[in-house]
Amino acid sequence: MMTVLEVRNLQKSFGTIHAVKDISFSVHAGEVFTIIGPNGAGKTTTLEMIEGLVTPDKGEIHFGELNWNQHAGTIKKMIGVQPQSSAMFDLLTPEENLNLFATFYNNPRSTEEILNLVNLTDHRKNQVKKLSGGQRQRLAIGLAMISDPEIIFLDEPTTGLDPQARRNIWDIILELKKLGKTTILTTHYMEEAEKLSDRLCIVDQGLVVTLDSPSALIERVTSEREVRLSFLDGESAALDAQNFAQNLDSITRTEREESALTLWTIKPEDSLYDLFKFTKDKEYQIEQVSVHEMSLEDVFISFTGKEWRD
Ligand SMILES: Nc1ncnc2c1ncn2[C@@H]1O[C@H](COP(=O)(O)OP(=O)(O)OP(=O)(O)O)[C@@H](O)[C@H]1O
Repeated sequence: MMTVLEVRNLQKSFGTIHAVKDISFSVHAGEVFTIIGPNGAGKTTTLEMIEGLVTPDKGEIHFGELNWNQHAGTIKKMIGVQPQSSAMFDLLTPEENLNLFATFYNNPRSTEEILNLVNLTDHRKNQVKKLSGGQRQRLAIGLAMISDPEIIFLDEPTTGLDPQARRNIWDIILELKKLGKTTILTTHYMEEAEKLSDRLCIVDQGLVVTLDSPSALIERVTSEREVRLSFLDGESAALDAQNFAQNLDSITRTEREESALTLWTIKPEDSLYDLFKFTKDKEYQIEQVSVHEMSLEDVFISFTGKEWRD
């Protein structure tokens, strides 16, 4: 696996605020790497140091063999940064904005191709000020892509968007991955991080809490799954099934409330197979069954002892 970016012991204070206390990680070529954390965790400051916009107090940033002190020009050509929406020209159209940004670079991608990538072909001739929040955000990603960079930085590209607009942005990020680009993303939406990231780095109060793939993080916190069953035959059937389940090796614990039974299992497939066989033999009717996957929110709570809030 090729490392395209390595960040070591980054620190940044603003007066008495330690925005970034000690952050280290490396990013692999072609991955979606997500920095996630609550408000004020230091995500934007970290990103801005990597992008060369903010000078770190301490620490190192390496793009392969390159660093900001000696190779700023080369690094600028390698990276694409999604501008804040204020950096776009409101009275121009998406097409005109892209054409303009394209003139800043030697080998830009074509405006046509970018409009298509960010799904704005139909709105190419509308003034930016008339676009929706989601469309503007897609244009911002397009502007980051126009120079055809290897590494793309997206700082909270979906904040404030409605669910459909957020999903449209997710599609673009997955498209970038197909193009072989490396994407470094910040978000405070756990669901988004879980869906998009190859690896994610949870930060809190300027420190890395943990870093791994979403599934490995979830796995690390718990190997259990929660299975819920409810019975049409009422409480006695649920009690009977509970007694049966308690004796299965795969089940770690059970809880019952009237005709609803909750089981925690380390092997959901085995447990469900055994349970369905049991209920079929007994001719019990199951009303509902669901398997609850542990989420990244459970991971955050487990590592920090704090509740997760978007
Ligand atoms: N230029 C600045 N001057 C003073 N304080 C700053 C500056 N930039 C950031 N901070 C402070 O540093 C801390 C970290 O901010 P940062 O924007 O990096 O967090 P974040 O994780 O991106 O949060 P959010 O999700 O709210 O954007 C916050 O307490 C913030 O108020």
